[in-house]
Amino acid sequence: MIEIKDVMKSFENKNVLNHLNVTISSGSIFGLIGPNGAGKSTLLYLLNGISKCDEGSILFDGKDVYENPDVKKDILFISDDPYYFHFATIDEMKDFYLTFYPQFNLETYQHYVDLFRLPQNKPLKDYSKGMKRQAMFALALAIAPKYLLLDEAFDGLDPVMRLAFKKAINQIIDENMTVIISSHNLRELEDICDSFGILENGCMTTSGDLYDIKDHIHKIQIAFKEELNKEEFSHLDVLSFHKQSRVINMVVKGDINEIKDYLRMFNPIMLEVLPVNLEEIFIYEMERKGYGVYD
Ligand SMILES: Nc1ncnc2c1ncn2[C@@H]1O[C@H](COP(=O)(O)OP(=O)(O)OP(=O)(O)O)[C@@H](O)[C@H]1O
Repeated sequence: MIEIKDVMKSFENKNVLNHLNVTISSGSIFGLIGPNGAGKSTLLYLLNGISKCDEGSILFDGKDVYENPDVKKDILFISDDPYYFHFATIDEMKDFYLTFYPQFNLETYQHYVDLFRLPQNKPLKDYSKGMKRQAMFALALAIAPKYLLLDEAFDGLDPVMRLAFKKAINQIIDENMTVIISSHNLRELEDICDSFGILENGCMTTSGDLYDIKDHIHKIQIAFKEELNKEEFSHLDVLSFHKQSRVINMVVKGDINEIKDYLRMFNPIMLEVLPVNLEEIFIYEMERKGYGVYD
């Protein structure tokens, strides 16, 4: 279990993380999302024990991660700009990681090197961006660390490789492995994550089990005989509201049966509930906060 407790981090007097509290259960694949500059990479660097919280703590199974080799040996972090020795080949990187991770599985390594068709004698600096990612994934899958942290995980990967990577993660994940993935590609994240958190203004504004949250946010299309305004629905937790004459499209948080009961009091002539996806949840949450430009 990872516990992020009341974490503060600022740069140049600007609070990037502000009393951040999140718990991530063991065995979960947690999607870390948020607008540009929200602090996702900053949080991943803190989780990796590279940088230090100004206040608060980050505990892995109860132990503080910062400069703690006992905890850090169980963590593998793939940043959005993976680091390699300048002239190293993937095999040389494999030898390097072998010394740090005794559980390194050579068979798994070779399987993914072959699957991704990675040239083993070419320096990694001469790989394409996507190939560099694949190389890191081959190494990560062979290590199967207890905690895998991925920044902008799908960046640079073609659709076939994304699928291969998602399949591979699903194959190796168990209750002893926890994965945190930051990405702006929410459709990809939705396929792979079982929980997620939206980082915004230094805090986690929405977090938890993906299915529970999806079960609690509803896209509703409703039509009435006469025109109704948003104010009529002030009893509901409305995230988004768009009206076209007598037809209203709204996104509402809460128990769907209670929402429907409430809406039926207005005698709708049509009421339909549609599922929401992670991308929509993110957009609606941001829309409510006035982030970005919307119609
Ligand atoms: N070393 C640093 N020095 C000064 N400011 C920093 C430093 N690292 C991060 N920041 C600032 O912290 C904020 C959060 O940056 P961060 O890279 O964590 O965001 P992010 O959510 O990963 O963004 P993106 O989605 O755009 O990659 C930004 O305003 C950034 O400029």
